[in-house]
Amino acid sequence: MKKYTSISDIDDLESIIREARGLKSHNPEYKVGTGKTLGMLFFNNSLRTRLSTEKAAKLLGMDVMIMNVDKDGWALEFEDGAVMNSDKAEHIKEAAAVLSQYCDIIAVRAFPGLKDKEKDESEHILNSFQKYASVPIVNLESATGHPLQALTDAITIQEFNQVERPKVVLSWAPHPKALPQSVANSFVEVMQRLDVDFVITNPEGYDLASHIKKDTRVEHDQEKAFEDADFVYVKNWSSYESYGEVLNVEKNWIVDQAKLKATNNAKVMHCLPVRRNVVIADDVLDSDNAIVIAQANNRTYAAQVVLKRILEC
Ligand SMILES: NCCC[C@H](NC(=O)CCC(=O)O)C(=O)O
Ligand SMILES: NC(=O)OP(=O)(O)O
Repeated sequence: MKKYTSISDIDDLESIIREARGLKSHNPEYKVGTGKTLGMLFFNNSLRTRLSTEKAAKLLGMDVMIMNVDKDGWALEFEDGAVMNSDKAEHIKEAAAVLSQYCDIIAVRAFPGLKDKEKDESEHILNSFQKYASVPIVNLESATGHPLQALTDAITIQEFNQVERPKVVLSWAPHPKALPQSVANSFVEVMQRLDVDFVITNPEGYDLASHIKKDTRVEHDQEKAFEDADFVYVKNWSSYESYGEVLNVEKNWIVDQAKLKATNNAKVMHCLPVRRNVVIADDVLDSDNAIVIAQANNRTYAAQVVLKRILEC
């Protein structure tokens, strides 16, 4: 694997899931990352991504350097030809080239601004690192995707699945803030490649981009979508159509035990952090239906298999 910036960088999904599950059950003695350094750059907050990826790198024998770019680094300029006489002190051309000398892999978290759809869809931060760094780039959640999370989710569904072809529902849920579509986008992309009965449910006005949804069924009636579901993946995202907006929604879309009644005693997933009693009710998060903690544990093995494959390339 030369890089991991999107789900499309995986060409053998089944085998990478198998390998990740193998790493989880048995960590190899041979450390493929010995003498190598992972640099992680955060433009946004993180708990899981930061710590699980650090843990994964260390399990492979790597050294890890972490920087909260916005807090500790120089403000970066990403525009080519910019006259840098304002607040930006360093251009990505120098920053990425310098970092490439210190690191064997550079991993970047950069959420969308959610104001300018075209700018966000151009993935200007992630792609600038790709353009100007000379080492592989890993996406730690970008403007349009969170592929490490989606690989984790695929591993988790395989691990918990008890039926031949599970019904998996991605359900939008309310949130007070405007959040990226990134987690939902990558989840959709990975589910489209698994042998599952996949349905997305969201209110009108919250349909994901058509180039992401493709021919996946979208059901605007949440109750109907939940019928016989084996997995319910809950996530808020801001509107794609009215880009970055939080729209008024008539019905309450929180996922609680009452709504799970129609399901096949569904396992409930969320990438975390989750706002209790807004997105998912306590009666679900504190029940055996919720598998969010086991899901978060798999972040380590998704990161480990990705870093391993990059190091072996
Ligand atoms: N990486 C996991 C989710 C990150 C982000 N959530 C958030 O920003 C939630 C913040 C809050 O609840 O205030 C998102 O939805 O993409
Ligand atoms: N799920 C996830 O990416 O969590 P963090 O935002 O805490 O890294």
